[in-house]
Amino acid sequence: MQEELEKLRQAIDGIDTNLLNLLNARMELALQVGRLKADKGLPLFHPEREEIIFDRLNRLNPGPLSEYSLRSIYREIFSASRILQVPLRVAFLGPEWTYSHLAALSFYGHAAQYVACPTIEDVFDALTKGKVDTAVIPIENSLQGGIGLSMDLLYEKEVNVVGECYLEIAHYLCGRAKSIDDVQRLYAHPQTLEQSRQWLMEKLKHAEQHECASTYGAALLARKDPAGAAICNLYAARHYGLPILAERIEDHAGNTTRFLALADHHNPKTGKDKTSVLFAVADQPGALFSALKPFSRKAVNMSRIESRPNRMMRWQYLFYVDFEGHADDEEVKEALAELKNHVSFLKILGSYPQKDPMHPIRPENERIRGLDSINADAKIG
Ligand SMILES: O=C(O)C(=O)C[C@]1(C(=O)O)C=C[C@@H](O)C=C1
Repeated sequence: MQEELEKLRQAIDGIDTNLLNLLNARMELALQVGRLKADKGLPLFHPEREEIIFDRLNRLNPGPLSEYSLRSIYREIFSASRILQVPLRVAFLGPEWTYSHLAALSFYGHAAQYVACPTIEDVFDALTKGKVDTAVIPIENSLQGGIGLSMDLLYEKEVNVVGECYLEIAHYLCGRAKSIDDVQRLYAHPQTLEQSRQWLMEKLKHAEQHECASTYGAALLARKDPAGAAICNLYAARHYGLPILAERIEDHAGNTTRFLALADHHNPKTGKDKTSVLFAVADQPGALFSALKPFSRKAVNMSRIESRPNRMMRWQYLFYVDFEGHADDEEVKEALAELKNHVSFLKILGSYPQKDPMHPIRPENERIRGLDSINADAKIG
């Protein structure tokens, strides 16, 4: 048995040496691509190229490596090659270990410089003022709908949407109490309380609820209170050294938030893209119907439509529409040209690789740097 194990491990060592050499050869090429792009002043991050590489490998993959693992490995390979070219700076709605942070990590991997911003406005400002290369914002939740402020700022600021991702929202009750029964005070963000309401009614009716401005604030209060608990995600719980008292306390399985990556460049086509636009229509009968007709006539599949009051013009509405296809696809170009004739305002927010909402990223399955080294008990204090 020992001999067989030794032999298998030697074979693994040999493969690892090859992998290391191949990875370095790949990094050398990425460095050369980076130099070429720098000479031409081209953007560093090419999600469409990354998607094409991944799709090709996924089709070739004979297994047993899963698609999920292949994607995680390649996310980090791209991240490592980008940081060799020039470290990518990424703004997100902080603090660290929020869902926005997890979404940003899932877009750009660990080898990027992350900038935690206190508000969504600051995230946009960091990008428009050139302090970062890209920014990640939450845009909609499967239960609660569109995130109004993000939608308003997409209208007001000059940014392009360059990517989307869906992240599963999973809530954990964590704290220093010995059991749920010993929890006297519960700290949580109002949205989190709302998403776990039923579970809390059944299991934690006895605890006083304290609303906090952020999950970070909730975790800090729970850390100081031996009879307190906070609701947060698994990574925040581990990061702030809070033992888990109950797992997955959200009322609805499959609660998912969609995030967008923003930058100042446009993405070329990948063959499986989505485009986001927003427009305003005249206040007259059939105006919205006429605006949407070109999509139906050109068989362009719409995946979302949502309206928001226009903050600049009282009692006027903006319509946010997502549809399948790239702004450079012929039928999309034609639909957009027709749409222009029926709207009083049109903004093309961007085309980007389309992700499957039914297969969101599950943060529990992601390995996030530094987590394993955190000893939950050691950090309490
Ligand atoms: O093809 C490029 O433009 C590269 O910079 C190389 C590479 C890669 O590692 O394959 C790295 C970063 C880009 O986002 C896409 C691909």
